[in-house]
Amino acid sequence: MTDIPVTPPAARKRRSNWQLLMANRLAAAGLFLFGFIVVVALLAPILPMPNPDITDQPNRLLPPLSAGHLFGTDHLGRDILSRLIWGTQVSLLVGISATALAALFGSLIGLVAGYTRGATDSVLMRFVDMLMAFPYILLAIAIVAALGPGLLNALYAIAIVNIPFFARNIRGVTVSIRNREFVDAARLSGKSHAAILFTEVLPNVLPVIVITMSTTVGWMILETAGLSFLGLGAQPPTSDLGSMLGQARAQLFTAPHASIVPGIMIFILVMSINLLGDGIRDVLDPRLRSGALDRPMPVTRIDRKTVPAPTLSDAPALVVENLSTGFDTGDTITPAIRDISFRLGKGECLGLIGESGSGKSVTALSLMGLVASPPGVITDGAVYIEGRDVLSLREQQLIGLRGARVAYVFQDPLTTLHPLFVVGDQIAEAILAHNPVGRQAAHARAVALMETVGIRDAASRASAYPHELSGGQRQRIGIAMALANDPDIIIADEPTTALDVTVQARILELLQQLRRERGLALLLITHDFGVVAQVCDRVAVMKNGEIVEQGDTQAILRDPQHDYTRRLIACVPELGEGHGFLDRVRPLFPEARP
Ligand SMILES: Nc1ncnc2c1ncn2[C@@H]1O[C@H](COP(=O)(O)OP(=O)(O)OP(=O)(O)O)[C@@H](O)[C@H]1O
Repeated sequence: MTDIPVTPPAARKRRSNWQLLMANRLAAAGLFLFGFIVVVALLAPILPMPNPDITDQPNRLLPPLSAGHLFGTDHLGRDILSRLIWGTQVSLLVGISATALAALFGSLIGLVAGYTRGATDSVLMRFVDMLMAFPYILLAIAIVAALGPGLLNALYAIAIVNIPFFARNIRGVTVSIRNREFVDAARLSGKSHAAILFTEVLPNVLPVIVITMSTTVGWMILETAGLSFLGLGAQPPTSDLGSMLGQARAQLFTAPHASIVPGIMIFILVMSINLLGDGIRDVLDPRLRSGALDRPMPVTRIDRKTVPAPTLSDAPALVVENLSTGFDTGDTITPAIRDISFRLGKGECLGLIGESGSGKSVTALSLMGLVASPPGVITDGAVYIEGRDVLSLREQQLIGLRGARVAYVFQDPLTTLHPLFVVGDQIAEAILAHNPVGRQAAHARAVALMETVGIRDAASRASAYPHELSGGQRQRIGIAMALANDPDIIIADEPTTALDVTVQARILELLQQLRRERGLALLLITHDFGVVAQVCDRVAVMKNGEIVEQGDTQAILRDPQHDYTRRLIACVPELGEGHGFLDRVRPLFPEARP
C-alpha cells in the first residue's frame, strides 16, 4: 500500500484568509498594484512635483520624457504626471465613497425588504425596479443635470444608480436566511426584529456585501470617469482621471500622450481592483474555495502509484483490493478511506457498516469513480468486476458500466429524483441511457419495473411527480431505476435510513426478493447492525476509513473480534429488552455517567 501523507482533520493546517488571498497570484498582483496606486495618490501632497494647476503656455503639449516632465504636459502646459497623481486621488476618493454610499443604502433596503417581506418588501423592491428600468448612465446624467454639475453630485448620482445592485443581492440572501433555525431561535428568545436583523442576519450577509463592494468599486470608478469625461463630474480647477481624458480629447491626434496616460491609468486602476475583488470573492465564498462550485470531472481523478494486474475471469462479481481514496486539500491529500478490500459473490449480500463519517459512502462512490473531483482522488487499489479492473478503463467505458452493470440506490430519493419530471419518464430515461428501444417500449418497461418493485396501480402512478409519492414509494422508484438495465451489482447506500421501520422492512424484503430472483450481488451500506443481521450474508465493519473486521454475518454476530463491532452490535435495541440493552451497553461506555 502506498503511503499517503496522513493529516488528521484536527491537525490539518487551515490557511488564513490573507494566506489564501496571497496564494491567488492574480489577486496578489491586483493588491500590489492597487496598494501602490493608493500609496502614491495619498503621498501626492509631499511628492516633489510641480503644482498640477499651474499653467505654462510656452511649454504646452510637451512630449513624455521632456526635461522636468516625465509624462509631458497638457494643452495648458500643466505637468501630466502631477495631474495624474492628484486626479487618481480624486477618482479613488469619489469611486470608493460612491461604493460605500451605495452599499450602505442598498444593503439597508435589501435587509429590510428581505426580512419583513409583505407590503414593505413590495414597495421597496418596486422602487428599486423603477431605478433599474432606466439605462444607468442616462439616469446618472439626469440626476447630475437636476442637482447641477460637480464632483459631489456625480458621486451621489453614481451611488444612487448602483443602489439597486446591492439591494437585490442582499435581499436575496436575507430571504434565504430569515427562515433559518437560528433566526427562529432568536425570535423565540424574545429578541426584537431590529436586534435579529443586526445581530443574526447582518453578520451572515456581510461577506456578500464585501464581495459586492469589491466587485463593483472598479465599475463605479469607471462611471465617475464617464461623467467627468462628459463634463458633468470634476469641474476646473479640480480634475479626476475622467476629466483629464475629456480635456485631452481635442488633441487626440496631435498629442495622443495627453489622453493615453490617463486612459492607461484608468485601465490599470480598474484592472487591479477587479483582480483584487475577484480574489476577495474567492476567499470569502467557501464554496468557491473548496471547489464545490466547480463542475466535477466525469470520473474521479485516479492517481495510483501502481496499476494492478488483471485477475482470473471466473472471479466474484466484485473484488475490491486495497482501495484508498482521499480529498485534495491543496497542500496534501487527506485520506478518507484506506486499504479497503472485500469480495462480493454473485447473488450475495455484503453489508458495509460503520458510524457516520467512517467512509462508507466514499467507498461506495469510489467503486464506479463517482467521488466528485475536485477534490476527490483515488490514490491506490483496484476494483475488479468479473476480473476486470474498472479503474483502468477509459472514461467512456467506465461511464458505460454505470447503471448497466453496477447500479446505485441512494438514501433520499427526493434529492436524487428530478422534481420536474414524472417518475415514469425518469425510469424510461434510465432505460434509454443504455438501450435504444424507443420511447414507448421504454415507458412500458418502466411501468413493468414499477410493478416489479411493488407499486400498486403502476400505470397511473407513472405519471406522478416525485413529491406526489410517499417516501417508501419514492425509494421503490429509486430501486426500479437501479433495476432498469438488469445490473449485476446493486450498491444501496442507506436505502432505508429515511424511512420508518415498517416501510424499511418492506424495502429490505423487496431487495432480498430481487436478489434471490435475479441473482444480484448486493452491497448494502448501513449503520444499523439490525439491518445487516436481517439481510446480509457477510459484513465488513468500517471505522475511521478502514475495514476493522469482516466475515460471515452470523459468525461476527456470535463472536465479534473488534471492540468497535461489539459496540455496534450492542446498539441494536431489542423489543422489550430496554433494561438488558442498557446493562449491555453501559460497560462499553465507561466514560458515560449512569
Ligand atoms: N467532498 C468532500 N470533501 C472533503 N471531505 C469529504 C468529502 N466527502 C466526504 N468527505 C469526508 O470523507 C469521510 C467519509 O465520509 P462518508 O460520506 O463516506 O461517510 P459515511 O460513513 O458514508 O457517513 P454517513 O453515514 O453519515 O453518510 C468523512 O470524514 C467526510 O468528512
